Amino acid sequence: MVSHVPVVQVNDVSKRFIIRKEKSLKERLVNAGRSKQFKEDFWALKNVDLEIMSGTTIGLIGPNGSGKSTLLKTIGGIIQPTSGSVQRRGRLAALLELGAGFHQDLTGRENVYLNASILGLSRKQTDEYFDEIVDFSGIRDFIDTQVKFYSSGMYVRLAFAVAVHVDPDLLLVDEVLAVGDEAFQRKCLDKIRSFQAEGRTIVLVTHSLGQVTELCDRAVLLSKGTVMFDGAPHEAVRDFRDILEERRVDEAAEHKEEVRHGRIVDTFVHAKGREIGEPVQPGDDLVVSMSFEHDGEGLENWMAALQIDNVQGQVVYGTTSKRLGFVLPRLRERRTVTFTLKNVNFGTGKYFLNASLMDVEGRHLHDLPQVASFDVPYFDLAVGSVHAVPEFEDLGR
Ligand SMILES: Nc1ncnc2c1ncn2[C@@H]1O[C@H](COP(=O)(O)OP(=O)(O)OP(=O)(O)O)[C@@H](O)[C@H]1O
Repeated sequence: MVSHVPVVQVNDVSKRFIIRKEKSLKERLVNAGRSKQFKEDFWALKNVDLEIMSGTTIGLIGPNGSGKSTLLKTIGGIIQPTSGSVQRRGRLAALLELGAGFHQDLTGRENVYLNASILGLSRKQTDEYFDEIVDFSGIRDFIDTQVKFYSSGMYVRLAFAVAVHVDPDLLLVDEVLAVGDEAFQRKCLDKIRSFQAEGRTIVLVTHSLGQVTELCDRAVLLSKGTVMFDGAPHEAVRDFRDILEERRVDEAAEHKEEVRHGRIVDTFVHAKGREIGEPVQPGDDLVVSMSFEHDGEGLENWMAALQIDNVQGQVVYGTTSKRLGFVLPRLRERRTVTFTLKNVNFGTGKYFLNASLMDVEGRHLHDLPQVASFDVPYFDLAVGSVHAVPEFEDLGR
């Protein structure tokens, strides 16, 4: 239901923040009275142009500090651009960082009414939706508690529930979904999918590259406040990885010569006895293979490390060759190691493998984040990152 009506038009937007340069209290005291000299302009967004058509889902991706949240807030009218303009049509609902939007001293119930009225709903309309909102949030027992006593997960549940029940044309979501538990995240993703089917427009900031390729029709890659790519999600993800890799090379250049020449050259993951790409079943042995290379004079004292993340970017498993008691010989030319994780029982979902070459002090010499992934099939008896077959007994009274 993508139409040719722009819901958002961002025209040549730049955003400047003023940052103070001095770091310590001492420096501040020494520089008192000369404060102007020690303030610096920082451009969080530089000449950003973006047209978002009705009915599309756009992912904003990019390294930390690249300007994603600033752009989202600018689209939402929460911050004003320093130059350029933003035009928006229709009703907006925004789920920005935790803490924004709710008043800490008010109860959940009061915040629902306040929020809904800010988003344009009358009291009567909110009365009609109220039960649905509370049911969706799943926190009915706490609805009359002040939100300052909420956990971050409870907070997001309520904020998301309000945002999706005010009939928005445009929904802005900033990473907050990662806070809820998996069951709630699924519920949110289902809701986002039904919003898509209804032709609503969604802009989301996410670090979950899986979410970008699964949910979005288009992705915008930001780096240092500039749009580096705007187009197909899988291409944006590929370019993003290139940027991370370039950064790594720059950072590595600051390391010693020997470090600069060491790298991971090949990594794959599969269940033993199954092909790469085939789903991993509970009870399988998971084989992770990594090849390393060093084209300098070699690297002493190194270790291989793996980490497995779920789609929300949470670490579910990690180990290193050092933890397993292996002292690897000097790394020269190519060397391949494998980790076999016996009898894994991951819960349903997609998992990403991060591979690292580290020195024995634990410094990362080369990382390949999300270099490979595997899927664990749907299990209808439970949710979560751990697979366990549940047995149930009703023991009566
Ligand atoms: N109010 C502010 N005052 C000064 N600098 C700010 C302010 N808000 C953001 N910045 C700076 O602007 C840059 C972009 O921040 P932004 O939060 O948009 O990045 P991001 O891409 O969302 O990052 P992350 O992935 O870490 O959430 C950062 O360097 C940040 O420190």
